[in-house]
Amino acid sequence: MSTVQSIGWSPACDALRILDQRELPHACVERDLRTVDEVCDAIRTLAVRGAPAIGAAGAMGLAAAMTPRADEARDAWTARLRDSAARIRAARPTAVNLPWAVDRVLAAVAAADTDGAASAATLAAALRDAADAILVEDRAMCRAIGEHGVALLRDGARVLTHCNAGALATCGIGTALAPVYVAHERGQRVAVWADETRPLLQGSRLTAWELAQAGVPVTVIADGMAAALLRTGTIDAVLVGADRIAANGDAANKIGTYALALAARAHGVPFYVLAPSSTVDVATPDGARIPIEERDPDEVRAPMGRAAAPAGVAVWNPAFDVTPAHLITGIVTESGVVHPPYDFSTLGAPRSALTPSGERAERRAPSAERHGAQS
Ligand SMILES: CSC[C@@H](O)[C@@H](O)C(=O)COP(=O)(O)O
Repeated sequence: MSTVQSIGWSPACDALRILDQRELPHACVERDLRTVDEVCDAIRTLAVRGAPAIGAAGAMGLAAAMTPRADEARDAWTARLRDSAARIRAARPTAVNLPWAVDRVLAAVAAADTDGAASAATLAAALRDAADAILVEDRAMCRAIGEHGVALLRDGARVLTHCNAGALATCGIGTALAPVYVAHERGQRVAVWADETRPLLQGSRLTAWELAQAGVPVTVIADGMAAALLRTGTIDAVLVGADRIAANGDAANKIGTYALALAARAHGVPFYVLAPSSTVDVATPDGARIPIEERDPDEVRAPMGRAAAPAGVAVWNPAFDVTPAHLITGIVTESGVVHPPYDFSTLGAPRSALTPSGERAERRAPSAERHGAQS
């Protein structure tokens, strides 16, 4: 089985290469990002999106942008690093993976500066290696989530999902869609229903596209149809991703997820959140403290650039909502499945690169990374 790959290094390893998700499903357009402006713009405009992918893109984009300039002194480089990291870190507010990834590569730079006099080239190399480790580890975490999550699916399972928490949203085979891909790979029958996901249609544009590419049966529904579908008894499980999971298990995800969780509970359908431990934010005690991004009203007034409401009509456009922990049947991370009441200190090795068998993920040099299909 092969799934699409959303981000990687350019062949010369001097740029972050992304598959531009604004263009899907009409066209597969790759873009190379080399500057902080380009990286921030790609994250803000959802050219690259999905919590794990924007974390990796932030770290890798920072590394690409921080290639030392000719004659750039160490102090000038470190000042530029501070400013660039702060800008990328703040490009979108809800997914904790973004500040997590930026802070992690900054810590690697600090660790490489043992005597406080390391050259810009040495520090830039440490930055690039740390960014590459996030890419490689995220791939392993997705695979581990898939291996744990597939145990929740019977042969012939029918899954409902929201937004896109697949390969396009991560560096690997996704989070919510990872068990689907693992089941498909094993020859287990599985079918997916995808909410179209207003207003930016990540479900119909992206989830349906990547599942079709992989040969997984997929049916698109408008968001308002989900409760009726659940009532028919067609769906065995709802699987969704998350942008930030608070310490008590409340989970922020694409707007509409909360309504889906309520409908799933009303109809007795299990509702799982699947995410790497880099999405768990133990410093945020509950969902009420998760910052929710509000986006341009024109995304609702004129989706895809075509008027769907009177010009200037008032709009509320939060990009995410919070599903309370009590509506979540279980949370699947790379360490396994946990159930309420949630205690993430029992996750084992959070934020590690452990595979289900406990081995460390294989590390590859940045130059070995290529953009393209992965298997
Ligand atoms: C594995 S991705 C999990 C979430 O990031 C995903 O479900 C989601 O809500 C993405 O929102 P988006 O605004 O498209 O970045």
